[in-house]
Amino acid sequence: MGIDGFLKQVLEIKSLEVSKAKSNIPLNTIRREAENTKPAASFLTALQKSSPDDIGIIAEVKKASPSKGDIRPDLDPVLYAQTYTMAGARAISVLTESQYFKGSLKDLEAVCANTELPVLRKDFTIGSYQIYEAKKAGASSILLITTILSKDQLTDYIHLARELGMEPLVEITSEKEFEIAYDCDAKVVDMNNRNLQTLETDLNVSKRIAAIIPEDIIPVEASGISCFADIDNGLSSNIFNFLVGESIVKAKDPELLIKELRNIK
Ligand SMILES: O=C(O)c1ccccc1NCC(=O)[C@H](O)[C@H](O)COP(=O)(O)O
Repeated sequence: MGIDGFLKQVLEIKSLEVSKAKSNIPLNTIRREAENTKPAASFLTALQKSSPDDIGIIAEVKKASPSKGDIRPDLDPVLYAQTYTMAGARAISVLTESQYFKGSLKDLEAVCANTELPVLRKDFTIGSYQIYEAKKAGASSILLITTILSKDQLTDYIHLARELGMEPLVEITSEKEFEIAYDCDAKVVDMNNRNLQTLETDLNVSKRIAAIIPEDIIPVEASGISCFADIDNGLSSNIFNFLVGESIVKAKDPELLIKELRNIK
């Protein structure tokens, strides 16, 4: 499937944003700063702990989205991160894309500075510059989307992230993309239930892909999860880590919802 519609637009905007960022802080400078940033909590170790008795929730700081528009545009990322930490989330995901998700690198830096949990930079990564930015901000992981990268890019970015001490989360939307991610040396894959072209979610996507995931890979189910029944459905496919955004951010009591998703009575 080619890249068009929403993805095409977001990648054009991203490319301009990265060029602008490079003209403020050159690549060599940000690389040196990233290399001098102290190690953050391990994303891989955190996710490896998860099991049916200790469900891993990666709780997302999500102000808005292309599919839903504004969700909570004024949310305080640090307050939410503190709530997620208290609720026993396994990790925190912070959207840094500004145009459609109203996120920023500032949100990422603020969250990283205020939690002991591993933090994922969720964005449309198109080059090494953004990987250095994430490390400099204190992140433990970055999102790499198989659909938008060549095999060479995916391999290079996975290894660069690892060299910087971050285990990347590699997003896939089909069995074919899983084979690509596996060949490129991914260890943690995010099976996205949301179709990036139509923006529709279907929880069967993860169930289907999970059937071919070998034991040496950690699968994460992402998108469209709103209650324990959705989690239970994933558990039956040997998925123990779940990335949840909108339903937590919109919940009256995000701490309670995270505990419900973790099946904590
Ligand atoms: O959320 C969207 O509408 C979206 C559209 C296109 C690309 C990515 C998108 N979201 C980023 C995410 O990966 C989700 O925020 C994450 O999986 C959580 O999903 P949800 O629990 O459904 O908010």
